[in-house]
Amino acid sequence: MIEMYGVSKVYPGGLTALKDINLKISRGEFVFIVGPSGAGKSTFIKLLFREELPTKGQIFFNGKNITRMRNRDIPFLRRRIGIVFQDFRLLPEKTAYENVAFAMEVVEASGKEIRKKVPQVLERVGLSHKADAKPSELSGGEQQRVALARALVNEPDVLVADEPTGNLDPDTSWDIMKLLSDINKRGTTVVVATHARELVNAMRKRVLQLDKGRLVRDEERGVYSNEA
Ligand SMILES: Nc1ncnc2c1ncn2[C@@H]1O[C@H](COP(=O)(O)OP(=O)(O)OP(=O)(O)O)[C@@H](O)[C@H]1O
Repeated sequence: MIEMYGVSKVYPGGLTALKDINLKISRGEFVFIVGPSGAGKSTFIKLLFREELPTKGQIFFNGKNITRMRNRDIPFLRRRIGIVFQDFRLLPEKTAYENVAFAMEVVEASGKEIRKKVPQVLERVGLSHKADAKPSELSGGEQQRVALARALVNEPDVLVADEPTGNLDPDTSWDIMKLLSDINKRGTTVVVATHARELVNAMRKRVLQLDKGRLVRDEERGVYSNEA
């Protein structure tokens, strides 16, 4: 589903954020991206949804070379990728329901589809009872559930999360990670960049470790770090 060949990213100013990354992520996988601050995790994620272009190398998504994609085709790529961030990025004046509905409005879904899908996806993230609450009336964990619902509502092929538990307490982080695991079990490919050592160690999923922009470990059923 995702393939990278010789991918490097050098930011203007000369900083090398990623260096010669080669990897494949198959449909249905659950993958953690780990590594110290500045290792290149966020850059990796930005390349996936073409927020950034690589300086070198090729990236394929569902067999399509997204580094060569025309600008007008980028919305189609982004429709196939659901994204959540550490800071939730909800629209503050809209309710939970409206935040999720908005993601369908921008892809021009019909009113009928929206009225059907939004309650379903809110139910799936366990938030039906908070549909009418605004982000300021929700806990951090609940806001992240809304963000997950928004990311899922257009049925993406892959869900990408950049530090999804970075602003949450340990218990809430667990709930969100379990939810990501459930989403994966129902068929969505999941890619999570994280610093959450305990969660990574407990879940035993594939771990890609970045260090100074290099892919230094790619391990099935891996742990956060192999160092003592
Ligand atoms: N737009 C940019 N312009 C210049 N340098 C950048 C830019 N974005 C990131 N960098 C640099 O690239 C390197 C990798 O950054 P990145 O955000 O990918 O790391 P990260 O692993 O996600 O870190 P963290 O865990 O702190 O979020 C860092 O040294 C960062 O300062």
